[in-house]
Amino acid sequence: MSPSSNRELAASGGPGIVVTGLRKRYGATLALDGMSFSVRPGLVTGFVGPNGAGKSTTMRVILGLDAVEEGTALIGGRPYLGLRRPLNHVGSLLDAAALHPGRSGRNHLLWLAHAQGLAARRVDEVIELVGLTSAARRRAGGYSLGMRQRLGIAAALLGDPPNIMLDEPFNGMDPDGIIWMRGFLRSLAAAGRAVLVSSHLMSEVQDTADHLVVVGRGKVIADAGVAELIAAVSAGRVTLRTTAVTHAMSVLAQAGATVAAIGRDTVAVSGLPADRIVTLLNASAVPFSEVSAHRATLEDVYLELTREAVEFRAATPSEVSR
Ligand SMILES: Nc1ncnc2c1ncn2[C@@H]1O[C@H](COP(=O)(O)OP(=O)(O)OP(=O)(O)O)[C@@H](O)[C@H]1O
Repeated sequence: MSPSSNRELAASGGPGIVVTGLRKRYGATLALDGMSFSVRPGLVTGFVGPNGAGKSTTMRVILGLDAVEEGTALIGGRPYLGLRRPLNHVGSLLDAAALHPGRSGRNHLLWLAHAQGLAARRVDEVIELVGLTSAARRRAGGYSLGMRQRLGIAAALLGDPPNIMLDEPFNGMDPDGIIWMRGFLRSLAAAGRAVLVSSHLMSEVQDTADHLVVVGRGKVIADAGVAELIAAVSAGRVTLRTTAVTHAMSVLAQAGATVAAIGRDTVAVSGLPADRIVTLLNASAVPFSEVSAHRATLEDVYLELTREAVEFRAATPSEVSR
């Protein structure tokens, strides 16, 4: 979203979460350096970036748990601390381990519901929603991390809020849990909620997020639809399959292409159109079985975008450029 549409959404006071120009220091560390983005209703927004990029700090600021030197974070047009019944506006899961180990999952939720003046009936509804019914009366201290994540999501849904914020919800989930989580997040967005999900792994938000806010060093690097980002990174790239990887790479690099081996018999090529690649390979008698437009994965998008933002990035030995 462009800064102007971000401002429009903030000014409208409407649904969603709008973060504008957050700046925050921890001692010498600039944790947030002008962080600005919006989380819109009806979409799952992936909030992705390397460790230390400022994701958790941003979420804490949105929830009024951390103060900032500059900037605003609004939920439905208001700061969190100005909300009269916050659980009815935003549900969050920041730390799935934050529960009383001796209490049952159900009692944990009853305690939260009571503190917020919510009906006990809602507790059994959210337990069922997250698939914890059979474990609800067991001690939460004995729950697996995946079950704790489900309990945390149940807590986030207690007030039936239009905005949901989850910090690393895939952590500790087994493959079945991850599939469940993806479907569940999608269903929350399909019901019109604004859903913000942080992760340091792009693969986790694949098939889940509609929109991505990619962050590095306390600010937004990219803020766009998933389809748009994949198309931008795919543009101009060609995938080549050949049994003569080294020979092909050398021929194409000499002709000005940027080439990278991405598998035993696969090379990613950019900087030359497909027909020119075919001509060059034929002229040098390099055997190949396929030359096709490359479709980037979300992982490619992420690497491309965060290339500058990660402090220490290992060199890729197979990368050869002109
Ligand atoms: N309480 C704190 N005291 C000092 N520094 C902090 C504190 N919390 C965060 N930081 C620093 O602020 C920066 C942003 O951290 P933050 O936890 O928000 O990043 P993150 O993107 O959530 O990372 P991760 O994926 O590792 O959780 C980091 O450099 C971190 O070390």
